[in-house]
Amino acid sequence: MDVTQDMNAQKKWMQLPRDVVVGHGVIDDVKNVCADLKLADNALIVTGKSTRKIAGDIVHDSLTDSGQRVEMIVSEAASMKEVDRVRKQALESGVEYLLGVGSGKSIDVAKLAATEIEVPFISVPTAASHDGIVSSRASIRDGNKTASIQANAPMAVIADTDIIAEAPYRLLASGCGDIISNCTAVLDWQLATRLQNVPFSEYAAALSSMTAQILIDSADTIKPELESSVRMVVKALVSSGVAMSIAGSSRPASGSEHMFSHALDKVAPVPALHGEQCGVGTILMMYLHGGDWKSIRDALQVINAPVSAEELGIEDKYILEALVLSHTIRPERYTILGTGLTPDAAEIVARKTKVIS
Ligand SMILES: NC(=O)C1=CN([C@@H]2O[C@H](COP(=O)(O)OP(=O)(O)OC[C@H]3O[C@@H](n4cnc5c(N)ncnc54)[C@H](O)[C@@H]3O)[C@@H](O)[C@H]2O)C=CC1
Ligand SMILES: O=C(CO)COP(=O)(O)O
Ligand SMILES: [Zn+2]
Repeated sequence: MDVTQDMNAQKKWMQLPRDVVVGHGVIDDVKNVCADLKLADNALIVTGKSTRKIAGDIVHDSLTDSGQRVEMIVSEAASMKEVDRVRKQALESGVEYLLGVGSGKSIDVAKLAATEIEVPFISVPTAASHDGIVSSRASIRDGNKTASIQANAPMAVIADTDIIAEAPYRLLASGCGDIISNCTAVLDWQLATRLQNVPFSEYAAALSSMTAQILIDSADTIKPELESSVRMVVKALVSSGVAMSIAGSSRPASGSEHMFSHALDKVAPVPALHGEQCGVGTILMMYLHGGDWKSIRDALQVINAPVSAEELGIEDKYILEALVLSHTIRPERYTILGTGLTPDAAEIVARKTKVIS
């Protein structure tokens, strides 16, 4: 390797949000954040049908009152078709920036559309259901496949704890499952580094593990309708997002437990929430790692997040099918699943961890 190649190998480009505003009533700060980012006019808000009433209209009116031209588009599905629709409207109107106001789907659609037309994107989550509210990844369905696509990180994240505390508690508990899943994601990453010398970031891994551990240690403080709980979870989601930005991939926050969740999304007739499935996946994968799966299960139970097939609302047979399928989801990402579980091994791990009974 010559010197130039060696220097290029060392190059690191991390994209992080510039403004992260978390707290009671901070939805009213959207206009201030825009002023800080010098986004003065011509916004497009992507929101959901119900989240429009919860937050979309507030953001629209507040930006309009501050003298901006603002358009709004209601989008219910995180699909390529929706990304195209948003991109088209944004280009026709010559918008300066996009805002995703709502849950995971609205944020992903706005994030990817903004990336494609190279304009800034602001994330205004109404729920803390997973770390996609902060990260540079967008999960988008194309036909019958869902792809996790690299996008630009939000320029700003504005998380109003008052609004998020009013969201169904299930969404917050799901966010906790997504954070706790960092435990096995990092173990998988370390394993892949030892076996395959994949690029590894000590800083990203340490931040990701520490974030999960803080939440596990504070599990008994996570309660419905408490803004302090929301604040704790949002801060953890921000940390997870930062860990992914440092790594330049979702490795610190997505390992075998996420592959299990992605597999469930494929096989279950009605999948549960992303973070709920990842939480149960973490119990299963921690067992395979020979780690302390019981403390993962305990923490999820204290939070009141699902720990079994029954609590996920998914039949046992789909859990077993997903377990056997998991290693095929992202073959380039080596994990504890190795070349896969046999059906009888899948049944043993699911029974031993009480995921099925
Ligand atoms: N970009 C990424 O890295 C990631 C993206 N995803 C994607 O995100 C999507 C799932 O996101 P979720 O937020 O879990 O679900 P979701 O976007 O389907 O929203 C769940 C429900 O919560 C409702 N909701 C949201 N805020 C509310 C509030 N304040 N009050 C009342 N109801 C409220 C929504 O209207 C919706 O019906 C999927 O498309 C998934 O693939 C999942 C994980 C990571
Ligand atoms: O959900 C994520 C991290 O929590 C993103 O991971 P994926 O790369 O598996 O979509
Ligand atoms: Zn996740």
